[in-house]
Amino acid sequence: MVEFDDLFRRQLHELFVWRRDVRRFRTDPLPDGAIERLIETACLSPSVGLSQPWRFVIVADGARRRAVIDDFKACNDDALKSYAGERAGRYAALKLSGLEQAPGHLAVFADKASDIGHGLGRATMPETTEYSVVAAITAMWLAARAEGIGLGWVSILNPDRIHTILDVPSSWKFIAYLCVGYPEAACDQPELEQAKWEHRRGAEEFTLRR
Ligand SMILES: Cc1cc2c(cc1C)N(C[C@H](O)[C@H](O)[C@H](O)COP(=O)(O)O)c1[nH]c(=O)[nH]c(=O)c1N2
Repeated sequence: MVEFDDLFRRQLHELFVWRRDVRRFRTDPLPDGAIERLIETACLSPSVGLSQPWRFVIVADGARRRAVIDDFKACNDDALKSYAGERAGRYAALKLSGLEQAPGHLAVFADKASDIGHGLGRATMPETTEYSVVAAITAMWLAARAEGIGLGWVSILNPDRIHTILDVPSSWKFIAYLCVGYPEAACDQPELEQAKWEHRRGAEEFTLRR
C-alpha cells in the first residue's frame, strides 16, 4: 500500500494553492503527448457507477479553432451587454480566455447515452454524469499545474454552436472548453481577485452545521 508523508501533503496543499485558471499563455508548443497524458490522468477520476462518461476532443484544426474563437467573441460581447455602469467597464477590461495564444485546445463532453456503468447511481440523479466529468476536469487541472502546464476553462460559448463546430455525437453534452499551455506567470491569487472583480471567501461562509 502506498503511503503519503508530511512533505507530500504540504506540497499537495501548495498545488491546490498555486493551481490557477490561466488566460495568459506563452505560445510555445507543449511537448508531444502532453495533452494525451493529462487525459489519461483525468480518466483515473471517480465517476458515477464507473461510467467514465468523459469524452475529450483535442481541437487541432485551425478552422475549427478559429470558429470557437469567433463564438467566444460573440458570446463575450453579449455578456458585456448584461452589465451596466462601472461593472460593465470592469467586465470589458477582463481577459476571459487564452484561446488565441494557447497552443492546446481541448473540448470536454459528457456522454449521456453511454451504457458503461449500467446506470448505477444515475436513476434518481442523472446529472451525476456531468458531475463525473467535472471531477475529471478538476483532476486534470491539478495534474497539469504539477507539470507547470496551465489550464483555462472557457464557458463563454454557445454549447449548440460548439457541438456543430466539433461535429460530435448528439448524445454528448458540452461541459468545458479548455485552453492548455505554459502560463506567462505563476500566481497564488485568482486573476479575478487581482482584477477586483470578486474576492475569495473563507470556507466558514459556505458551511452550515445542523
Ligand atoms: C465551470 C467553470 C467555468 C469557467 C471558469 C471556472 C469554472 C469552474 N472560469 C475560471 C474561474 O473564473 C476561476 O476558476 C475563478 O476565478 C477562480 O480562479 P482560479 O481558478 O483559482 O485561478 C472561467 N474563467 C474565464 O476567464 N472564462 C470563463 O469562461 C470561465 N468559465
